[in-house]
Amino acid sequence: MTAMIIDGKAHAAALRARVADGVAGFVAAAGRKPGLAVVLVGEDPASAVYVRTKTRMTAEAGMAGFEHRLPADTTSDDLLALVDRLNADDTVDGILVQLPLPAHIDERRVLTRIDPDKDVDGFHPVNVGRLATGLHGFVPCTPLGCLMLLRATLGELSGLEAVVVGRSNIVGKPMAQLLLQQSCTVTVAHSRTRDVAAHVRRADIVVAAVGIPHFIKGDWIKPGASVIDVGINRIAKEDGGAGLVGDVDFAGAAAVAGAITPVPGGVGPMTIACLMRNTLVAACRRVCAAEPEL
Ligand SMILES: Nc1nc(=O)c2c([nH]1)NC[C@@H]1CN(c3ccc(C(=O)N[C@@H](CCC(=O)O)C(=O)O)cc3)C=[N+]21
Ligand SMILES: [Mg+2]
Repeated sequence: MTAMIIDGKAHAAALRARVADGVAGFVAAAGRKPGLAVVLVGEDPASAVYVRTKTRMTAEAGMAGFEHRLPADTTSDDLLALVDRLNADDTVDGILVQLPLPAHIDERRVLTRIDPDKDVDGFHPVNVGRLATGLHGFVPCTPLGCLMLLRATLGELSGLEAVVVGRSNIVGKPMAQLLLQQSCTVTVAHSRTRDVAAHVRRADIVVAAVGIPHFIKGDWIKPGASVIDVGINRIAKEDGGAGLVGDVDFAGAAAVAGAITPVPGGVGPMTIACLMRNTLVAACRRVCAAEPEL
């Protein structure tokens, strides 16, 4: 058996096109563009690349992008003051503070300062609580993108066994909430789980978000299962260059899975497309306009 490769790049392009249509409608109704502010502190080269991609795609979707680059020695108070200004700025519908922040900045304090209704990352505790209780809020972009890929691949998820490997606030926990909302039977495995392989072997859906290259082995995968690989691990290749690999042994898993996301070209592009989606939704909610189906 050879798995169907889930084309995250194509799904993301289709979502961005739907968002661009919704943006055009918003502009016609509201007389302004939805606005996304992205804040980058310091010069981590990988973060700088993501921020540039986000800004480019914001413009391509017809939205206004506001990039704020602050030096690595920015104080917590300066960053909080910027967040306050963005919260108060009516042209800003979505705010994203790029993580990780430098060690001297209190990340929790910054994330909880963002107006929950502009929190397009869905990291604010208010949005975490909304997701857990089934209220309308903002869902973190990476798990939302994973769910969209699963729905496009499998349709109805009700009753399926899902194993999420990883329990981070950014991916594992919200992913488990989303799958539960879809009536999956959800297991969250993590670094203290005694036999991760045994849990993965039962799963119809595997979401791998551990941050360890090729942690999930091909012979753990149940034949026909759907495998979503959230890992983005930069590793040195034999030729001296840098390669990007996921948390799943792709070749091994693709031989038994029903469907699998590649790295790159799987979850990553969906993350950014979902950020565009959340920004449009935030703008629509802020002007009390009808919310588009995305
Ligand atoms: N507040 C905040 N929100 C985030 O959503 C956030 C963040 N901080 N910090 C960093 C991580 C990482 N992240 C990615 C987004 C897209 C790709 C992506 O498009 N990846 C491409 C490959 C890119 C490459 O080649 O490096 C792919 O998987 O095909 C990857 C990673 C968002 N993050
Ligand atoms: Mg990601």
